[in-house]
Amino acid sequence: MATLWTRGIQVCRALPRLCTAPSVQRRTSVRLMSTEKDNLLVDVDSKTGVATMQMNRPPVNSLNLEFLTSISIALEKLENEKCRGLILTSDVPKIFCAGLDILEMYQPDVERLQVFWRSLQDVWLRLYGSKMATIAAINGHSPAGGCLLATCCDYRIMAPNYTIGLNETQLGIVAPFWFRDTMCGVIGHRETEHALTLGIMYSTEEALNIKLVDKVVPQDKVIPAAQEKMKQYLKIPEVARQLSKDLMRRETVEKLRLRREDDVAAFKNFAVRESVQKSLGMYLEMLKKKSQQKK
Ligand SMILES: CC/C=C\C/C=C\CCCC/C=C/C(=O)SCCNC(=O)CCNC(=O)[C@H](O)C(C)(C)COP(=O)(O)OP(=O)(O)OC[C@H]1O[C@@H](n2cnc3c(N)ncnc32)[C@H](O)[C@@H]1OP(=O)(O)O
Repeated sequence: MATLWTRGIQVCRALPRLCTAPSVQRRTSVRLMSTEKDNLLVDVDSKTGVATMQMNRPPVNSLNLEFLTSISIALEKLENEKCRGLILTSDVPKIFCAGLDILEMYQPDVERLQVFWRSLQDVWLRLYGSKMATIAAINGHSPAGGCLLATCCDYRIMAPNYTIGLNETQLGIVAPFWFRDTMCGVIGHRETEHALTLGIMYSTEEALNIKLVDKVVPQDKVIPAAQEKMKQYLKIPEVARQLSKDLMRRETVEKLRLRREDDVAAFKNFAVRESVQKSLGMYLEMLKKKSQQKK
């Protein structure tokens, strides 16, 4: 097992220039580092060309601007390095990813809010449009943006007793069209409409029933099962596999590519609404209360 070491990712607060290009040192092992501690751990198996990306931003792997930027840069590097497969998983116990960091959207700096949204678009374009075979090893809860990351992948394996879904409406916000399209591609129009309007969080077992996830295995088998499934993808002639994936996804990818700035504007205008801010504030308060009750 070789590890990719990517050093020197500097995420600047200064906008709009977010980061300098990370310098990659090819060694026996290379690790992707981010400024916010080691919040993204990427190992590449040099024999198979399969990368394992572990999200590690405690407590819940929420996606803030810096974290999204790290993920985006890592995906770009893996693609450039011609990695063949990617297993996306979490290093935080019981949480795959809690979705977008709500603090980015609550009482936001409007300039940063837009850069934040572009960075999420970047991650989506890179992950959904990846040439790599991608498998989500969902070893924890996966609401909203976490579900988006999982549904961007080609295949999903999940551990029991967690939840997954696009719960945006429960926060008083709306999943944009490319979240919808991604989910539609996995579970179809009717189930997506049902899921989005009600903001349903599915249990692992329910997710399997509606085929939101492909396979359920015990917690300690999630990554081994992903590695096993990856072998099947890698047996397929590379170009045929990549072109088939492209055939299925290109229109959806192009739709966002063509509308990126309109989408940023729609997000910004929506997020700054008083009613939306009120809903986000109440939701944050509810999360805080729940968290304090546990302590
Ligand atoms: C017209 C339309 C045009 C454009 C679009 C418009 C709108 C925008 C759409 C945006 C799409 C949004 C996508 C999203 O991803 S929104 C985020 C949704 N996420 C959630 O609802 C998850 C909330 N969290 C949870 O349910 C639980 O935390 C979770 C993940 C099940 C874990 O539970 P547990 O282990 O018990 O941990 P705690 O709840 O105690 O949480 C610990 C700690 O983390 C804080 N926290 C949790 N989630 C988030 C988050 N997403 N962002 C920020 N902070 C989070 C929580 O408050 C606790 O903090 P504390 O300081 O109190 O310890």
